Amino acid sequence: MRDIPGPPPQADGGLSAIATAGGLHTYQLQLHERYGPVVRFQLPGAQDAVSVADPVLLEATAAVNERPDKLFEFLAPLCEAGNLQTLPSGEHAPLRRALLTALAGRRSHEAHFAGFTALAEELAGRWADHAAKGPVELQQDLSELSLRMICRYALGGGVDDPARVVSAFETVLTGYLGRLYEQGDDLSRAEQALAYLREVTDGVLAAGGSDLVAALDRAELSPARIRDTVLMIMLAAHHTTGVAVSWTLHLLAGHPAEAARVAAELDEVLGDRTAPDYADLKRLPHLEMALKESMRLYPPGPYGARETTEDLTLGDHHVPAGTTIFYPFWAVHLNPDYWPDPHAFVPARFTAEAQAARPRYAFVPFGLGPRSCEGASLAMVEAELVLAVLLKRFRFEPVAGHPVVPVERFVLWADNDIRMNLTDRRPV
Ligand code: HEM
Repeated sequence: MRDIPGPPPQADGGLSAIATAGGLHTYQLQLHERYGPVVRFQLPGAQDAVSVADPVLLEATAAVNERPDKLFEFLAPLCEAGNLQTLPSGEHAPLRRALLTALAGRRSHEAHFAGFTALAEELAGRWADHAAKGPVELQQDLSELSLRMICRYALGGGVDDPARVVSAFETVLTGYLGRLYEQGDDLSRAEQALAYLREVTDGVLAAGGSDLVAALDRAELSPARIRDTVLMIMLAAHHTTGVAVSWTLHLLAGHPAEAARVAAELDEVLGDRTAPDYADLKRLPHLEMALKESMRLYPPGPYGARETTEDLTLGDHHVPAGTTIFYPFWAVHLNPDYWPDPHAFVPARFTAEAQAARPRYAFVPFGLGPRSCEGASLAMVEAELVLAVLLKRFRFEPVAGHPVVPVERFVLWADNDIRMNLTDRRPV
């Protein structure tokens, strides 16, 4: 470990270094620029973490199947039967299998596609009514839409007040995450919000008829673990997908030539239709490339972490068992060795040929290995559908004077949301 380069340890556990850099991401970029692709550094919850920003070196970590307890402790209060993020691999494996059965089946995506489309069109209708009155707020509305979708898709029920649920998750995460960063210790708002989320979860469970709950039952998970999983899926599915779509709309609005390419593709494939069929998604490569390029530049989940259970070799470095491996997904996406002019928005980086020419883990918006995102394929279907419906119908124009500033709050939000003025693309 001592041979791994990194800054000298600080008495405050690295907090001030992160703050001075302007946040964890900027700190990561600075560390890797200065010390190379493998860096030892301090992080709240991990005194001696090793960050790996090279996709080829990431290969050596891809089989690691444990997460460090301390780093994810802030999520423990959300679970009643053991923190789902840090379950030992033996307990995690049956849960992962059940989740993939319910979330990753193509047939199931196809079967729910009409329901997803109805929800996306309902939002488009509301935005059309609102457009004359002023700008819309993308992240708020799109996170609510994703929440509605996951509740109908996997959880068997609707959700009465999605705005309140989205805001309750926000309060819970900022409350408990703040504790990790020693900011504020009054958890009463977070506790109240969590109590409300548990009520909503119980309501969703009582509605019954959920493919996901059926799969969790078949895996013989305890009732408490099933409840925890439903809550965690509501959390994991809504704001991630909501911000992925929002960042894509933001980037396309700032790149009119790319937006025109996507709009022309939609006009050609959809004709007069307002939404794609499931099979149409394959015929929208420019839309998919724009989404991937947006998740490269603004990965909704910018970090991950693992704990090694055996010694590892990372390039020239020896990493002993028990080490926290930090995954700076965002910095990996900006690694100039694999992404020339890394900050530029260039969807053509994701043609099939260009993707095949890059190492597998150069693009990791859903993480990697046995703890990667179980909702990845579902998220792609949802995001592409929503983008297709919205970009077929509207032209998006950023609100002048409203800055769009990324802020790391569990997922990668834009501070104060992303505001857009909409105009109808359809002929009147
Ligand atoms: C664009 C949307 C999404 C993005 C970018 C995203 C990203 C991620 C990332 C980066 C992780 C951590 C992976 C790692 O540690 O290697 C993760 C975990 C997870 N995600 Fe997603 N996610 C998205 C949507 C969803 C959806 C729709 C669901 C469920 C329906 C979901 C369920 C989960 C679950 C359950 C985990 C925990 C994985 C585990 O510990 O086994 N995610 N996601």
